[in-house]
Amino acid sequence: MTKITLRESLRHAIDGIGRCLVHERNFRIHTVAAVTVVLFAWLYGVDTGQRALLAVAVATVMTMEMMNTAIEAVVDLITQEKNVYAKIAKDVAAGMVLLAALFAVGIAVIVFHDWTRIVDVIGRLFSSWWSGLLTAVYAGAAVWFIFGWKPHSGS
Ligand SMILES: Nc1ncnc2c1ncn2[C@@H]1O[C@H](COP(=O)(O)OP(=O)(O)OP(=O)(O)O)[C@@H](O)[C@H]1O
Repeated sequence: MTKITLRESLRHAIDGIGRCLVHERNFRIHTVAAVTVVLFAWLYGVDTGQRALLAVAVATVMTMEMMNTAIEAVVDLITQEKNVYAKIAKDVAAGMVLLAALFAVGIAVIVFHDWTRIVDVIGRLFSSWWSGLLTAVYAGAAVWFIFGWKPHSGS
C-alpha cells in the first residue's frame, strides 16, 4: 500500500468518526450523552478538576465504543460463521464499553452529587417559556438523532 499524506490520514480518521455517527446507534447515544453532560456541567457549575474528570470519562466511553466497532468489523472480516473466538472477541469488546460507561456514570454521580443544585438547574431550564421550549427542542433533536437519523443504516 502506498504511503499516504498527513492530510489524507486525517481525512480517514474523520471518516471513521463519521462512519460511527452515521451507522452506530450506540455511538450516537454516547455522543448525545456527552453533549448533555457538557451542557449540564456548564449549568451546574463544576470546577476545573471536575471538568477534567468528566472529559476523561466521556472521551473514554466514546473511544471504547469506536474500538468496539473496529473489533466487530475485524471479526466479521475474518469470519461470518459462528465461532467461539469470534464470540469471545465481540463479547469482551462489548463488555469493555459497558465497563467504561459504568465508570462514567460513577464519575457523574460523584461530580453531580448535590441534589439542590440539580433541582435548581432543572428549575432554570423551565423557568421561562423560551428556555422550556429550547430544552424540549434539544430533547426532541437528541431522540431523533439517536433513533430517527438514517433509520435503515444498521445498528
Ligand atoms: N461470528 C460469531 N460467532 C459467534 N457469536 C457471534 C458472532 N458474531 C456475533 N456473535 C454474538 O452476537 C453478539 C452481537 O454481535 P453483533 O456483531 O451483532 O454486534 P452488535 O449487536 O452489532 O453490537 P453493538 O451493539 O456493540 O454494535 C456478540 O456479542 C456475540 O455474542
